[in-house]
Amino acid sequence: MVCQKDALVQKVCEFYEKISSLESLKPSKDVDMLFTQLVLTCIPPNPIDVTKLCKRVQEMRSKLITLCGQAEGHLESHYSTILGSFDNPLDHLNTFPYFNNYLKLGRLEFNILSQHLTNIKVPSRIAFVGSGPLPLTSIVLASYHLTTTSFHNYDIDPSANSMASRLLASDPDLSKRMFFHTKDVMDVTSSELKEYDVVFLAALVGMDKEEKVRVIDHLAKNMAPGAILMLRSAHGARAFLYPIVEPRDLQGFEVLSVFHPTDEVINSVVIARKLSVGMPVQSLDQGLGAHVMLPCKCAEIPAFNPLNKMNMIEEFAAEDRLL
Ligand SMILES: C[S@+](CC[C@H](N)C(=O)[O-])C[C@H]1O[C@@H](n2cnc3c(N)ncnc32)[C@H](O)[C@@H]1O
Repeated sequence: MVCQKDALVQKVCEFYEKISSLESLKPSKDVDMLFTQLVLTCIPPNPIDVTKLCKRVQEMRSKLITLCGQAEGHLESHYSTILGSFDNPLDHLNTFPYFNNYLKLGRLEFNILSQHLTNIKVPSRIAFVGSGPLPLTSIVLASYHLTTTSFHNYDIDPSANSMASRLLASDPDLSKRMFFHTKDVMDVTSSELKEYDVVFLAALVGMDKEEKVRVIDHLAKNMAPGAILMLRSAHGARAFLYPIVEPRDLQGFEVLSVFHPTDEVINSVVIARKLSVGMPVQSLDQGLGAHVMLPCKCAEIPAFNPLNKMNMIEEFAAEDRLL
């Protein structure tokens, strides 16, 4: 069993000790430095399977994910406040230090989604659950990729929604296509969820396995048959930062593909389709292999990661290892 003796696990445990003793997780020199170093430690491809770690390290991992989520929330609020002070906040999005990652993640998610939209060419209504004070995924998708789609953003936190909507108020297009709903995802009704062609679930909605599975089950019971669910997961050492979603967690959905980036985009992307009654249910024994996106499918998308061929090869290589 990989545990405290492993050099990477040891390093992550040391970061956890330092981060958990911080007085506040709000952006500051110390907080920024510790999280930057933690992220850089977890980014390189590593064969570690965090689900096989000993109990003590598993507990540390789940507390670390919670701390990372809280710090991310503070970081988003901080930058949303700064951006909200500009006349045209959307012209200054690159003030946010990770904006480039969102551009890459948005393009990746759009390309994966486009491959699997069978009945419709362009979704007319998308829900983003857990949009936060800085709803960058919805902004990137609405501005560059899905320029006629309406985005319904859900967040449990009213202050996140008021900060987020302030960012869009001065934009004549996005202010008419972005909507904000203050709700726990578990309270979003069937009649509401059935209206969406695609539902995105943020990585930090459902920070532990039980909560994530409860949210997925709620979506499985209430989304329209055939609708698409886009989720974010984590692979290798990146799973010290974000929760893992496994195909077996997606009861009621057919898992279409799982993509593990190897560049600075941290999250893996999982795409699944809500099963219709009578459709064969995916066998859990099939595992990941049958659902991992094949290199040839990626190559069919001409615009796929055009600026970074090296990274694309690495991504394919990462998938090859899984197959
Ligand atoms: C900080 S992240 C935001 C993601 C990011 N802005 C993006 O564009 O990908 C997670 C957000 O999920 C919200 N959240 C957590 N649990 C939720 C739930 N059960 N229902 C709705 N929103 C939730 C939190 O309030 C938080 O603002």
